Amino acid sequence: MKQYKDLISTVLEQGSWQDNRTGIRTLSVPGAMMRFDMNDGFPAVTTKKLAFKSVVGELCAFLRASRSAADFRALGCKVWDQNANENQQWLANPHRTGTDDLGPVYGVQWRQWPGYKVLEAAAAAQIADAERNGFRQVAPLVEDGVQKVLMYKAIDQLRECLDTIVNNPSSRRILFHGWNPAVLDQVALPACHLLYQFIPNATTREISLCLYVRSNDIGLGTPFNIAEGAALLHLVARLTGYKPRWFSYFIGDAHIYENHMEMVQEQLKREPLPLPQLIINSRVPSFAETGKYEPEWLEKIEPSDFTLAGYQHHAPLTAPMAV
Ligand SMILES: Nc1nc(=O)c2c([nH]1)NC[C@@H]1CN(c3ccc(C(=O)N[C@@H](CCC(=O)O)C(=O)O)cc3)CN21
Ligand SMILES: O=c1ccn([C@H]2C[C@H](O)[C@@H](COP(=O)(O)O)O2)c(=O)[nH]1
Repeated sequence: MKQYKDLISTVLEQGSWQDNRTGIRTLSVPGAMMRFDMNDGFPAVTTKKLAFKSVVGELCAFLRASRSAADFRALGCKVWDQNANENQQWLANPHRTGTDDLGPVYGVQWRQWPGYKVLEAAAAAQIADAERNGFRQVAPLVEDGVQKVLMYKAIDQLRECLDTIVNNPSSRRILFHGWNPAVLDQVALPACHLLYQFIPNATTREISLCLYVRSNDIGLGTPFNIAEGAALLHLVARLTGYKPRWFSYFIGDAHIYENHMEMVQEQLKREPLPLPQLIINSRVPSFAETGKYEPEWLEKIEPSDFTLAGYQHHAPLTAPMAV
């Protein structure tokens, strides 16, 4: 994970101090990128200990469209507790349904993006086409004196990505989005990792992932988000019959919080260690071996189905999370 050390160095050398909503200043760089070749091993940081169980717990919670920090905890991930229960602005938000609620965060958008259409009531062919695509009529309405119908569908963006990887791998439109402008006022934290694009190559049978993260906490969030994206790439590859290859990771606001300086500087003194391998339990079917497409494993997979083999790391380091 030389890439992670290089990112830290870039921000320390080129960053400028910035204020933000948390009250803890950051040293920030606008725009950064890292690329990982899965053939080199699984991109777990080695210059400190990665909380891998927590990473795969979070991933499973996202895959199940969870919106409660209690569900994340039940899967072994505690990192959402403070966002759910300690942020004053969120505690005062009328959309918060109670203790541990996060609102319709990541997984809800990945698996159940609320999709609406307003069509003219007279446009029978358009309404029928929408119904064939899974939309249903929810209410009549009048707009500018014209009779219309409101239609709704919860869009499973991730499932549609897998379907397209299997049925139309040359598509350059295989992506899912976490940034839903219609719900930004209803969530504990607007999505940070928000655009996932899969790029399968039907000739080499390799699949790659490009991920865009709008705002990234390099001390705590980045190692977590890299491992999570890479684990998702491995899972999608298994379920669609591909071999995971490139993982390109793009950051908008790349920042180090001022109370994380010691944690990152200590890592610059440490030599990166050889990367581990990610093992996904053989009970999770490989499409390449069975020839049977079983995307329901997106929901069925458990955190214990993911293990890191040969993970060597330096001593753990931690620091407070800005809420
Ligand atoms: N300020 C901030 N930074 C983040 O990275 C972040 C948020 N907020 N809010 C939501 C999620 C939660 N994520 C987090 C939060 C905390 C850790 C963290 O503290 N990690 C510890 C150990 C965690 C554990 O043992 O479960 C670490 O030392 O890596 C990691 C990712 C990423 N996100
Ligand atoms: O997956 C995540 C979630 C959050 N973060 C970090 C990035 C920022 O430091 C904060 C979010 O604050 P905003 O003011 O909404 O940008 O959390 C992360 O790195 N990874």
